[in-house]
Amino acid sequence: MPYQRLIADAMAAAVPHLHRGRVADYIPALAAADPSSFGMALATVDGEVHGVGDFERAFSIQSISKLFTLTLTLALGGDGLWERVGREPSGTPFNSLVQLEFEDGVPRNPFINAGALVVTDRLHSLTGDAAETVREFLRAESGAVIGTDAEVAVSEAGHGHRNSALAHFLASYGNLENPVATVLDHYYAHCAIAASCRDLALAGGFLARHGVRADGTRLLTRSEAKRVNAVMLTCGTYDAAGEFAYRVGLPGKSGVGGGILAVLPGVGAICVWSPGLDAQGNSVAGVAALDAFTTATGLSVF
Ligand SMILES: NC(=O)CC[C@H](N)C(=O)O
Repeated sequence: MPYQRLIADAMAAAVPHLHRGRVADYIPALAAADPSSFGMALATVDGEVHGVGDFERAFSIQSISKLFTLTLTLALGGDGLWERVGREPSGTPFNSLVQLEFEDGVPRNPFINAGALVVTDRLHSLTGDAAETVREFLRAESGAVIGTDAEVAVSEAGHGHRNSALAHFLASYGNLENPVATVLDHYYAHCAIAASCRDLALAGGFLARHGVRADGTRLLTRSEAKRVNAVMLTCGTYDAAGEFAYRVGLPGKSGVGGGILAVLPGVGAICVWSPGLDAQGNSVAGVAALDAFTTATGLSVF
C-alpha cells in the first residue's frame, strides 16, 4: 500500500480538528503544548517508517507508557499479574477512584491509573527499576535516545493528589509490594518519557509482529500478544473505548500528552500525536486521523 500518501491524506482529514480539543492542564508542564501540533508515523512490521507533520518531535507519552509496563511485566513475570488487576473496561475516567473500593482494591484493568500503578509496582519488583526498564525497551526498539522529561515528572508529582490517593488506597488493600512513594516516582517517570511518533510506532511493532521484537527475538507468545491487543482495544482509550473501536477499529493506547499508538496486526504500528484532547482525554485530531486512515484503507481488526 502507498502508506506515505495514505497517512498524508489522514493528516489532511485531521487538520480541521486541530483546535477542537483542549490541552491537558492538570499537569501544568503539559499546559503549554501547542494544539496545532500534529504528527503521524506508520512503522511497518519490517521497520520501514513513513511519517508526516511533526512525526520526529518528542512529546510526553503519558499513558502510552502503560502499554509497555504491561507488556514487560507479562514478559518477565507471567500471568500472576492478573490476580492483582482485572481486564474489563472500566467505563469510568482514567483517574477515577470509585470502583476501587467496591472491587476490594483490584483495579478493573491495567490502563486506568489504578491498574497502571499496580503494574508499575510489579515491574519494579521484577526489575529493580520500572521506569528505566521502559526507557531501555523504547531505546532498543526505536534506536533513539529516549529519556524522561524531569520537568513534566516533577510537575505531575507536585499536582498528583489523585494518583497518591489511588496508590495509598491500593496499599491499604495490600495490592502494592513497594512503598507508595517509590511506585509513584516510577509511575510519573515512565509517564513523563519523551518520545516521537516515529519512536513509538517502532516500539509498538512487536504487537504487529505477534510478539516478536525488532531484533527478531520473542518478547511475548503469539497468544500473549493477542491478549495485550485485546486489552488495548477494550480498555486503551478508557471510557471512550467503544467509540474508538467504532470509529477506528484498531487496538489503541492513548495518553494525555496527545499521543495514540494503534496496532495493525501483521502490518505495522501507527502513532499519531496532537495535544488537543476530548473530554475522555484522547487526542481529537489523533482519533480523526486514525478514523480517516482505517476508513480509507479498510485496514482494521474487524
Ligand atoms: N491518561 C493519561 O495519559 C494519564 C497519565 C497521567 N500521568 C496521569 O496519571 O494522570
